[in-house]
Amino acid sequence: MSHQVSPPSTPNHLPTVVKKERELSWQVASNLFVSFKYAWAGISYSFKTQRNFRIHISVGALAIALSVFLHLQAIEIAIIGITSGLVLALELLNTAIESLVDLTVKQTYHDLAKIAKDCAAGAVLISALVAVLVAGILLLPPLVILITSNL
Ligand SMILES: Nc1ncnc2c1ncn2[C@@H]1O[C@H](COP(=O)(O)OP(=O)(O)OP(=O)(O)O)[C@@H](O)[C@H]1O
Repeated sequence: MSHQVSPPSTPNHLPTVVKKERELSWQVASNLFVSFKYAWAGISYSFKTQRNFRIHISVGALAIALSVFLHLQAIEIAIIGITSGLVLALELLNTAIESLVDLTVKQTYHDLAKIAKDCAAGAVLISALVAVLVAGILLLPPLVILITSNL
């Protein structure tokens, strides 16, 4: 007796699936300029509502300004910029996950909601600790030299 086997999915099926998934979106950005506008709206929302985001922007800007003031090498300034940017990007993702969790479970307690929010917050914390470590390693030695040479 022979069994009929359904054909494996081919790359031809992919565009249909992708198209259907995008159809679930309430609105799709029509062009690159509009995409930037929505991205800026997300950054602006986080800045207005998330105290931690404002703190991270301030600390990151301070670290970059200090590294320029202390005449660090370009590669060192770039490393401080990358680590600071990573913290901000993860803070935005944390805000996105918080919103999705709140949208899904509203004001009810759920263990999975707690895991999602706690892990997202943990990711921000790890990136912030790494940024502080990197900034400390690169900024402290020239800062100490500057301070001691002026005593
Ligand atoms: N629906 C929920 N179910 C279970 N636990 C929740 C839920 N909502 C929040 N929590 C718990 O409360 C904590 C704080 O929630 P909140 O929404 O303020 O997230 P947060 O990451 O601390 O926010 P922020 O990054 O702004 O400080 C979460 O980390 C989680 O442990």
